[in-house]
Amino acid sequence: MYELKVEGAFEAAHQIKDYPGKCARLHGHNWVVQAVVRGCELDSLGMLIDFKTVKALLGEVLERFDHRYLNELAPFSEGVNPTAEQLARIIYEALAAKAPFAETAAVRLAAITVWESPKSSVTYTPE
Ligand SMILES: Nc1nc2c(c(=O)[nH]1)N=C([C@H](O)[C@H](O)COP(=O)(O)OP(=O)(O)OP(=O)(O)O)CN2
Ligand SMILES: [Zn+2]
Repeated sequence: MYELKVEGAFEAAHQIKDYPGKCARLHGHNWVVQAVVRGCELDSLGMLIDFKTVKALLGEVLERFDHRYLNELAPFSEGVNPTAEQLARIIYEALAAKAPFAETAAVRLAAITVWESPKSSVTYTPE
């Protein structure tokens, strides 16, 4: 089994509605996102999947969040709080829907980790 990890990032503002503290106020983070990909078979180049491919796909997913006020974007505009947990799941689902993850079980998106700060992160893995 090979496990490949790629990181992306975006900058965005948010507020956690009903949070009992300062995070209820508008503030921003430099979000860092890590995708973990697993599989057993290597291609003719000896790669599970090219880092560049995963980086580009992750970049496409993160683009919609970059330099945005997250609470204005769906599904956060519909009452879902833009927590690191919700972001990790939403990013996972968007990336997993892209080829090659959607097309074959040989290269599997295993997890997405979202860091709000260097010391605070959430990892989503589908059960
Ligand atoms: N489980 C979660 N807890 C919190 C989340 C979250 O998404 N999931 N989010 C927040 C706020 O967004 C907050 O901005 C981050 O809080 P915190 O890590 O405390 O960040 P600070 O840099 O402000 O840390 P201090 O130690 O207070 O300086 C809160 N919790
Ligand atoms: Zn925050």
